[in-house]
Amino acid sequence: MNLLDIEDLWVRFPTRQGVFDAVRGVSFSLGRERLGIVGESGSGKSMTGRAILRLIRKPGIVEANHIGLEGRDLLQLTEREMRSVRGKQISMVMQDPKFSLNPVVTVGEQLMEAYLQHNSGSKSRAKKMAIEMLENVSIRNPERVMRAYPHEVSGGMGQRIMIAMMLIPNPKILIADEPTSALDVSVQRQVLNIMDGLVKERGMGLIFISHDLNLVSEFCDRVLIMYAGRIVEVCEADKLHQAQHPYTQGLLNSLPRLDEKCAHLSVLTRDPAWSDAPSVRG
Ligand SMILES: Nc1ncnc2c1ncn2[C@@H]1O[C@H](COP(=O)(O)OP(=O)(O)OP(=O)(O)O)[C@@H](O)[C@H]1O
Repeated sequence: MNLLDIEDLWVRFPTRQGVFDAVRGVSFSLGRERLGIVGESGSGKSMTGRAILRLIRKPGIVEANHIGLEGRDLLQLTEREMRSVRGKQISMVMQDPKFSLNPVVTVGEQLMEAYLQHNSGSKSRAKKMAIEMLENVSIRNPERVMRAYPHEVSGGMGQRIMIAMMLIPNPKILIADEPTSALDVSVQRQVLNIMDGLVKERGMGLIFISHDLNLVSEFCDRVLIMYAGRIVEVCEADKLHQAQHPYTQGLLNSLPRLDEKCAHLSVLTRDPAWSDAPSVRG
């Protein structure tokens, strides 16, 4: 059984010029796999992730036939029921940790709270889990970081703390929105390994949102390519080089290659027909 089934998802924003559709009829399923969503800025990747958790701010509107989490339709849940889904069942790591950590509460208290909110257990158990998770995301001095306030840690460390916090409740699904963009390459690798381990060992489903096609093709099992709010192509990650859609081909051609001398990168030309074609099922 799939962990998540999304049927005909739309995210709409009323504007003065009329309604803007940021996500247009997207359908896909997620198993116990690493599913990448790639596309350029504004293609609707983040809105798709946020809509699953019903985190689109007003006046934005989310519509779908079905957002099924192991058979339960998330669109039918009350806001209270939805709060118990967020974190425990589905967690999301956002692009910028500054907006997700509470500035007036220490890192340690926030991590312990993330554990205690979804698990019964003592404070000392919560502390132990928090320290263990910080170590897992390669934070060398976890005891000291536990006592720090969010503004006292660097951007890269903030991102790792966020990832630790999202993984503490042991969610079934993790939606990671550009989770490693602020990290240097070696830490990026470590964080990807942690997420990889969770998919393989605990059977977690991962939605990995990124504009970095190279990274996604290396790290994910399957890739959805989004353009103008729609899925234009779905590929097995190791078969991306066989992609059929001209947009995917254009993205691949515009990647810099280390093994070839290249005077300039090709520029991606777009066909207006790409925006009108119906969304492909992922
Ligand atoms: N409140 C809003 N009102 C109107 N349009 C919005 C609003 N919020 C987002 N959008 C639009 O929705 C579209 C999709 O945004 P989204 O953040 O999903 O893109 P993205 O593919 O994740 O890009 P990025 O990689 O830059 O985050 C964008 O064109 C954006 O301008």
